[in-house]
Amino acid sequence: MKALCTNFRGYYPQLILGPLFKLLEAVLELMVPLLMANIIDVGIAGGDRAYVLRQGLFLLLLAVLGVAAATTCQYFASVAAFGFGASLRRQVFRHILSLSGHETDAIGAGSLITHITNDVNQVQNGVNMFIRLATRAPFLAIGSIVMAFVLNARIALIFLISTPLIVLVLYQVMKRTLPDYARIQQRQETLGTLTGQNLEGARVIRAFSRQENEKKDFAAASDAHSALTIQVGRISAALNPLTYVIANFAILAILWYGARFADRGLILSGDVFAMVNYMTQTLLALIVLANLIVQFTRAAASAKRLSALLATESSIQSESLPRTREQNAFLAFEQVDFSYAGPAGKNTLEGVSFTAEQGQTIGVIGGTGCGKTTLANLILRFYDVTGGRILLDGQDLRSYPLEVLREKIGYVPQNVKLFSGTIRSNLQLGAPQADDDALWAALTTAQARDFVQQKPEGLDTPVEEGGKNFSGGQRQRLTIARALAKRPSLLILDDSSSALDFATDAALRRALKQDTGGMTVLLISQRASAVKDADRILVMDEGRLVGQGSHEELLQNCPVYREICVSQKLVQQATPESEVSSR
Ligand SMILES: Nc1ncnc2c1ncn2[C@@H]1O[C@H](COP(=O)(O)OP(=O)(O)OP(=O)(O)O)[C@@H](O)[C@H]1O
Repeated sequence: MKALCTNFRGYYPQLILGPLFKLLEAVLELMVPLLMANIIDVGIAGGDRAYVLRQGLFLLLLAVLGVAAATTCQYFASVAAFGFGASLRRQVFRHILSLSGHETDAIGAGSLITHITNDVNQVQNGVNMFIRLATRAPFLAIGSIVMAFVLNARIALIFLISTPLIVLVLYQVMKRTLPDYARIQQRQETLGTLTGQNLEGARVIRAFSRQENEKKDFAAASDAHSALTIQVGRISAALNPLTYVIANFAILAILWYGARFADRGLILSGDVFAMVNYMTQTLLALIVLANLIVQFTRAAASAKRLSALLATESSIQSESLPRTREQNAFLAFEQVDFSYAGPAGKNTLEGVSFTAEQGQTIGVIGGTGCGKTTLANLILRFYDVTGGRILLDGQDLRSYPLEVLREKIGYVPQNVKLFSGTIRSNLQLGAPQADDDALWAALTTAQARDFVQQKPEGLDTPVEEGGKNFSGGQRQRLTIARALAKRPSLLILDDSSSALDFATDAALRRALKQDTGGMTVLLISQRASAVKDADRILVMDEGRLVGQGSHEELLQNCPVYREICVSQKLVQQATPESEVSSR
């Protein structure tokens, strides 16, 4: 909670002044029944028009002051709540970005989105409500009872019976509904995740004619959500009639005893009127208080979830090992083991060792799910190795400041991601200083120059969300250009030419070889034709390195590689001795 509270910084005056203005409004409200009583008892009973007029004007003044106080409070509440909310949202966003793959995998993207939207909104509303109502509602409820006692202690005893009864009803309703609010929130989260998945995969769903199934799944989740909401609504709906019945019986009792006491001259009729007003005020204040508790309970649940998220530390810490420099290859994997579930889980990579010298192109090939992308994930320290170590430039990855490490690496992920903005803003993502010449050079190497040149706005061509206004191949080439623009020492291309035709793919590989100079390139692919020209090829199979060497060497001595080449018709089915390469 402490982490959340830091976001109140800068809003302390509003947090104090807001409730004070609301209290002022409540005091003014408590005065109204008294003034009305005076108008009835003195002005109307005595036929004193001037008195009625004066008191009427005074009531008007109270109303104006009340509105001014309420508006001022509302202003302070909005400034503090929305300021707090914006600051909290930024804090949560920064924190999510700092988490490693382990944590984001465990929490899940849908849940993270709910945290930053729904949970932050709930807490923000809680703060708003707190400033506006947390002092006013109890003050009005207690103040009304006190005022009733001031007017007539015997009749005020009715308040002591009716108020606990109203509180009991509110308590029973809340006891039944509060746990359901948490479940409604969870079901809302499920709906959000389903909606997100459907929107993201809309084309796949259509292509596989899965609309009906998806509709059914969504309808089931939506029905479950609305059934629970209706159930809660039904119970809550009992709140008003029940509490009003109690309050109305109390008003009947006030009028009954008030009339009898007034006949005996023990109370003035205006005071009876005031007591009826105080009863109504007590009831309304208690209902507001009940709603407030519901709101606070939801805000507290959200605050707890946000606190837990903010307390989650990234398992990847910058410079977690002391820096030592060793004479070594530019990139070295030494007996690397890795498991997505942590050291206790089943290994995804096992005993992987290889080296890459500066300027070399290393191909990585293997069947789907054999751990190729995992290699890239480890080099970028999205995850840490669970055994062995990885060295870059003679230094264990864990001894680098994370920004320095990632500065050295240009990464082209398997799932192409472009951001809304322009081509220029996308290319400058890792190289904000890169000028137009550097950007065009990167586009040229990435085989993207032609289609960008054809756009009337060139580098300033808008990129829509996710790059959806570009084809798959164009997006892939822009992502490669983005990685090249930062002129990294190590370029990782993860299946980055899968959407390119063979001619463009070949041109891209030629250009990469010519233009990247001293850059080390890790070329991950499932296509043997994409890696066969690499200086060295690593062959992966079920998390293990089952071969490394040149295309020819591997054809001779690595059955897995040969099988891949044969299956892709790069070589004919043959024994190693009689093999004929297509080159
Ligand atoms: N975030 C993750 N959490 C748990 N398991 C994962 C995660 N990412 C990948 N895996 C598992 O690790 C194994 C290796 O996955 P990886 O993505 O490295 O394979 P790959 O060789 O790149 O496959 P492809 O060529 O299909 O992209 C797979 O069995 C996969 O299910």
